Amino acid sequence: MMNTQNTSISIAVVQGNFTVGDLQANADRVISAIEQARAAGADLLLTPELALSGYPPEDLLLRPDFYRACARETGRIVAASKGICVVLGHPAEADEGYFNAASVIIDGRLETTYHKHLLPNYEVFDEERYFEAGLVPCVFELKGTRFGVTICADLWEAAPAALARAAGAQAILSLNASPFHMNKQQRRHQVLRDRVGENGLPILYCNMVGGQDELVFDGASFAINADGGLAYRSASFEERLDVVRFEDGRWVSDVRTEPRPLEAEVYEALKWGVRDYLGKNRFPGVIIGLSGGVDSALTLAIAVDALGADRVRAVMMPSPYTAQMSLDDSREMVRRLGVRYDEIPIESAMKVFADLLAPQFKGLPEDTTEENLQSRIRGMILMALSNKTGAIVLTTGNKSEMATGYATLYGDMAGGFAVLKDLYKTFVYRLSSWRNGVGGVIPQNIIDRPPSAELKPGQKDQDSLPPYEVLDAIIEAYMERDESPREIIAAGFPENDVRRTVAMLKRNEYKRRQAPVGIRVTQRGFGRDWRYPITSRYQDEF
Ligand SMILES: Nc1ncnc2c1ncn2[C@@H]1O[C@H](COP(=O)(O)OP(=O)(O)OC[C@H]2O[C@@H]([n+]3cccc(C(=O)O)c3)[C@H](O)[C@@H]2O)[C@@H](O)[C@H]1O
Ligand SMILES: Nc1ncnc2c1ncn2[C@@H]1O[C@H](COP(=O)(O)OP(=O)(O)OP(=O)(O)O)[C@@H](O)[C@H]1O
Ligand SMILES: NC(=O)CC[C@H](N)C(=O)O
Repeated sequence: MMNTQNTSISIAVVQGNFTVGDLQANADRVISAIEQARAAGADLLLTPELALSGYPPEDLLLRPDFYRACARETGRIVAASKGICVVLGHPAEADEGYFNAASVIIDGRLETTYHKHLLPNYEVFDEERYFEAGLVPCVFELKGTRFGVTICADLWEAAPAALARAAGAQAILSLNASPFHMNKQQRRHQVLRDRVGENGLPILYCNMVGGQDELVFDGASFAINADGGLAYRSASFEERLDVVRFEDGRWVSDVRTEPRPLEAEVYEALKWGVRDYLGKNRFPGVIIGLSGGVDSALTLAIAVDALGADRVRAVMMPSPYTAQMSLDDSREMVRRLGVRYDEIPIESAMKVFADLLAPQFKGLPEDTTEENLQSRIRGMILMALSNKTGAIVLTTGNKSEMATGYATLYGDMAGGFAVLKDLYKTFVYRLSSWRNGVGGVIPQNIIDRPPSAELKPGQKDQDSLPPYEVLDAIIEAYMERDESPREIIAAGFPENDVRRTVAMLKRNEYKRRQAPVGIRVTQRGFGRDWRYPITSRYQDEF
């Protein structure tokens, strides 16, 4: 092993927000980070995984022209790397196929390119669809120290780090695009501590930050020393360039950000999800149907925190079933937040539809059809405002509703982006209270009153659904942990509630397929990591 005594290597970690497909802008971002790193006296710049393309580029990775464009921009970065070493994440074409790659560029010259060994194909990841697996470790020398390179999932198993060590690595540089979900940071630290425990190599972990459709990357880059100690911890949900030194075989850094409470992390994830979805898709603003209920209230609070009040517009559309309390609370909330607010009563539209349909519905009793019409009238109004202004509609449905189909197709499901889609109703309350704790924007009455769709007189959610604490726990067990109804009942949940909840969950797959994309914050959301058949006769184990 090389002697690392008395060496000090300075590494700039760019925790950047890269945009999928914006190759030129991403390359420019890396080049500006190179300039910053040079100005800070750094020897090396470490980027996240696939920084050049953004993550995940999905089926762009099937296009040969995409790889050609990546190669052009990589060339530009190589030329801009005089006097410094850069470890750059990018998609790469080689003789053997397409790879998720990390190139080591030293003083303006491409030294070597590593190909990711372990291609994740679980949860939200589809890398086996796009890439060949690399087989060879990558170790390079800088100022007398030999660094091994790995890419994200490589470190979630033992082999790649062991190979790097066998090839002479004294420390590992890890490029990552590791999306957020609740408690993910603790999980990452544990996984990397396991690796350090196996082979004793200190690891520097650089993660991406920012929103990309349903994913949000939290950054929170970090370093672990050979003794398992955390030597560096960057802020989560911040674009940053931190300098970490490698001295006498150890990572050293002044950056040790304190972890935040779970609610704060989730709130940041939702804010970044909204801000980047709007920003990266270049929408001027958002429109939200404000009902006086907690879901639209929290959605509004997040939108204002993410975008600023001037890009957010709230519309209250009272019907004859809307309680005065709902109007009062909505008015109070928009007064606190300072957003544009309009009231558009829907009674006249309800009457027009009732009259139009009267001959067809003659002799038939009123049912959810009439309730859904109200929801659809509101959806139509919001979409008309969207068409006219270019702002998109944020839908307000939460995970409990997405699971049970408790939402109207082309009604309250009409819209462009679903902010709370992966938050259980119980967590909606928890997060609303937390947000009020750092500044009271949601009138307390909205949090305290029993939830109601207000689509018929005296309606309450709990008349048609199990209590939310029970419902959410059953959904989590069935949907996130793949437990069978038999196991859930054995854990103590009432059989009737389990049967109803599972039946609703399965029956409503068709609705979820038509639902807008929304931000994933749990370990399994109703998005890329939930791919159930709509047409299915599978009988669960009871
Ligand atoms: N497998 C399948 N594949 C394709 N399409 C299928 C289908 N099964 C039904 N459908 C279609 O879907 C229709 C039923 O769906 P939909 O029209 O949405 O109506 P539906 O699910 O019957 O009713 C909406 C439910 O959501 C509740 N809701 C509405 C609005 C807000 C809230 C809230 O508190 O947040 C709750 C409401 O109380 C009611 O229980 C059927 O009429 C049929 O056209
Ligand atoms: N009176 C209304 N004015 C404006 N929008 C409404 C109104 N009623 C419902 N909506 C829209 O439809 C969504 C679903 O509403 P609903 O009240 O039926 O269910 P909810 O899940 O309890 O939501 P919330 O907690 O926001 O009320 C609301 O979040 C809101 O965006
Ligand atoms: N991009 C990746 O390889 C990510 C895989 C890894 N399990 C993570 O979420 O951190």
